[in-house]
Amino acid sequence: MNNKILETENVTVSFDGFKALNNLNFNMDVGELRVVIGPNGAGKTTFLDVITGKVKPTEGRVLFKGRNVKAFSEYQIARLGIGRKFQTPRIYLNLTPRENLEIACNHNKNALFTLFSRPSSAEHSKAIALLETIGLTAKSDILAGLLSHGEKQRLEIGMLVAQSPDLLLVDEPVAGLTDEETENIGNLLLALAQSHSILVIEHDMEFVRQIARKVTVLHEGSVLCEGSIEEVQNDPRVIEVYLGQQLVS
Ligand SMILES: Nc1ncnc2c1ncn2[C@@H]1O[C@H](COP(=O)(O)OP(=O)(O)OP(=O)(O)O)[C@@H](O)[C@H]1O
Repeated sequence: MNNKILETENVTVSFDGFKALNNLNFNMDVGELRVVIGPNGAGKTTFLDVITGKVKPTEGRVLFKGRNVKAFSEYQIARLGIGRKFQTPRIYLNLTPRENLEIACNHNKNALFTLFSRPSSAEHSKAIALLETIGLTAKSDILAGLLSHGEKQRLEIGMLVAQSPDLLLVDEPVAGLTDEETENIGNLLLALAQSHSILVIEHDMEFVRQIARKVTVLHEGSVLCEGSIEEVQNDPRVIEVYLGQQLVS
């Protein structure tokens, strides 16, 4: 049986001849929490784009749960079970955290329908449980626009989880956050990792140390190396590509 949630086989993405991804081979197991790092321009965002179908590979294949996603649109891939958290939170600022989560729980209907109908008791209970998970119970009924940046990030992660994805893609969740909020996000991802497969792109090495089990280093669109945080930090190839950048602290 295939226990891989995600595989890329020789994936190349060319933009006018420039290879943002170059023969990329990557895989992660069901239930794994993986962190992908790499210097600026390494191809990290393009990597997420190719997994979600926003960008199609020029060559190679992306397999989700063993299935080639080539023929699927971005929307269809999301419905297959891939949820993506972008760097900037995408939440409804004029609704409360609870309403945001109820809308996300109710992803078969649109936001307007959800607003003008009462949530089912299952949706309501799920939203209440998620508020607890993301640590926003005390703020469940204030406007989401009044939340701090870190709280908004946690809310959006909760909204992703509400859609029950099999794989969560999380792009730089702690950029611009305080140390305390960074730690909160780390603890949240560690808690979610007990029941989800999660791929995190991150620059903040303190945060990577907090959450990482296995780290993949991307460089020039390919995997440079993989291993524990200690292994990759001590790898001379990693030190070389990061020279002049802030990996080793
Ligand atoms: N649509 C595009 N057209 C042309 N070049 C692109 C396009 N998208 C990305 N690139 C190039 O591909 C390379 C990889 O970009 P990507 O954004 O994936 O890197 P990254 O690792 O996410 O970088 P950063 O850490 O700076 O966000 C970069 O050199 C970028 O300029």
